[in-house]
Amino acid sequence: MIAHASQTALASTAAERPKRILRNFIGGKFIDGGTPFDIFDPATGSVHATAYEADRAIVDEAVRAARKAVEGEWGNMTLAKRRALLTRVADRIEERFDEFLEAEIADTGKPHDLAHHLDIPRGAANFRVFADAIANLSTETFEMDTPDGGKALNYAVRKPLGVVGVISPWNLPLLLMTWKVAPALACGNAVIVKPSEETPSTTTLLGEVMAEVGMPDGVFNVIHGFGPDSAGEFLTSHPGVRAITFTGETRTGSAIMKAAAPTVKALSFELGGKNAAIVFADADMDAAVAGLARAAFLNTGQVCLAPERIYVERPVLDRFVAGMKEKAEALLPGLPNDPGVTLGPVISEEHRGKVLGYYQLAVEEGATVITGGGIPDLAGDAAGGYFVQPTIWTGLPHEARVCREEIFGPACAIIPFDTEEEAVRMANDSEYGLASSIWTTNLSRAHRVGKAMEVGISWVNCWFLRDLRTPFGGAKMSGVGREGGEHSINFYSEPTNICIKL
Ligand SMILES: NC(=O)C1=CN([C@@H]2O[C@H](COP(=O)(O)OP(=O)(O)OC[C@H]3O[C@@H](n4cnc5c(N)ncnc54)[C@H](O)[C@@H]3O)[C@@H](O)[C@H]2O)C=CC1
Ligand SMILES: O=C(O)/C=C/C=C(\O)C(=O)O
Repeated sequence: MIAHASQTALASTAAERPKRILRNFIGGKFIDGGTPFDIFDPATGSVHATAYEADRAIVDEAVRAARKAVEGEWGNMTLAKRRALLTRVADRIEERFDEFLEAEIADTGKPHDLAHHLDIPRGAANFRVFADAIANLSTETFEMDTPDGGKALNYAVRKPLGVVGVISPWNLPLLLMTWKVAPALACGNAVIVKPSEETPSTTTLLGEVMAEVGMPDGVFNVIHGFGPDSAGEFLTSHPGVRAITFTGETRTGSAIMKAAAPTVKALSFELGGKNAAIVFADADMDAAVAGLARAAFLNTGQVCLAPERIYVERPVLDRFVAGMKEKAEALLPGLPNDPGVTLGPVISEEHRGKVLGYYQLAVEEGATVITGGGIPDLAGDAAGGYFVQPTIWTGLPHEARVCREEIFGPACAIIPFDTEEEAVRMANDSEYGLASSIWTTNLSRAHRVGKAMEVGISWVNCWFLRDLRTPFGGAKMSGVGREGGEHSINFYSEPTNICIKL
């Protein structure tokens, strides 16, 4: 196979904008091979890149390269040197900030300001946080009495798992991929990343960064492609891969679990949600409106933590609905780099069809459409983009499908309640359990309701406030396990207990 130093080599094409070429990155090099497929810019609907789908032989090669890294220089590297390399990756993401920004925006169409303040900085922060986390860990020690009246000492040593498969989604591509890659590398594993087929650019760019900072060959590998019968499935079923970490849809998690079962891999899943927010009448109403409008519409609602069901205590319902309507209508859809744009497209034509299907269903289920419900009227290049209007419904019964199924778009149903017990019961009445957001000025209630939520993370008077040391993941069908701080380290490593007879 031919190796390339850079993935940013540009194809000569007839289009006015040169296309980015995204090759598979294996053993420290971009390699030829694979079947080309188009990557679309969702803000315009045009093709902006070509990626190469990895076949089974390419995935095998990636696993061999990763294994070699774990058994070689990387596996024997001092912790200090490993940490220095991770820090250097963070530095280099910051030095190449504009390139990461441009690549993320091209793949997702998200507003420049959002990618600038959230996605790219978190990409760098993930490496810094886990370079630190790995330095400050202890393991357990137990002294025991032995049957002969003597003593034995038990202590655990932490070891990497080996080769870890990372399957990442399209909504926060760099952020969510590095959230898994950084702790996996901090623990001394080698990774093979299969980014979403819709957003492969920043992962590929990270391959360049890994080579630039001197990461040993094979520590970080990228394979492109799809899920079933493609790179995703070849990776999740591969006997040489010891663990799979995945963020995405619950049904996909289930398929991955099946594929991983015959080789009994460790699994960490962050899956779908149908998150509830609860607004009590004693809440700071301006803060609740501002906080939940941001929560419902940030990233065009394509955040797994976004509240799609908002329960509001009846006396403040009208005021809350009016406030949310005003915020939704103040959002400006358009091209990512146009001044003042605050709402991007959804990721694909197919996903827009899904979101619009729910807009239609809401009406059939009896919703009053407070605002939105369709496609915004946009001119110029944005007319070809996959935009939808931010949408708010009232009048839907809590049991409606629109209130139970994950939409993953800029839409929420607002439902009144009369008692705390009723609000908690409705919020918990879901097969999902990822996140909740509770708004109240009553401290006792904040603690009580925060704890009563059947979720992985319960925010009070805030949303998506992230301390990267804390446990992060989902309850019920929203996930398996927790990542974050020590929880990530525990997943990406395994202890060997050593028992010494004294
Ligand atoms: N962060 C989240 O919670 C996300 C949730 N979603 C939800 O999922 C829905 C479908 O979106 P998709 O992009 O299709 O999400 P998905 O969950 O199918 O895809 C996420 C990743 O999994 C891979 N994948 C899919 N099937 C696989 C398989 N059988 N084996 C191995 N890898 C596989 C994909 O190639 C991609 O890299 C969305 O409409 C949204 O509701 C989508 C993306 C992110
Ligand atoms: O902050 C994080 O680590 C994750 C945020 C968002 C998601 O996990 C998601 O949208 O999938």
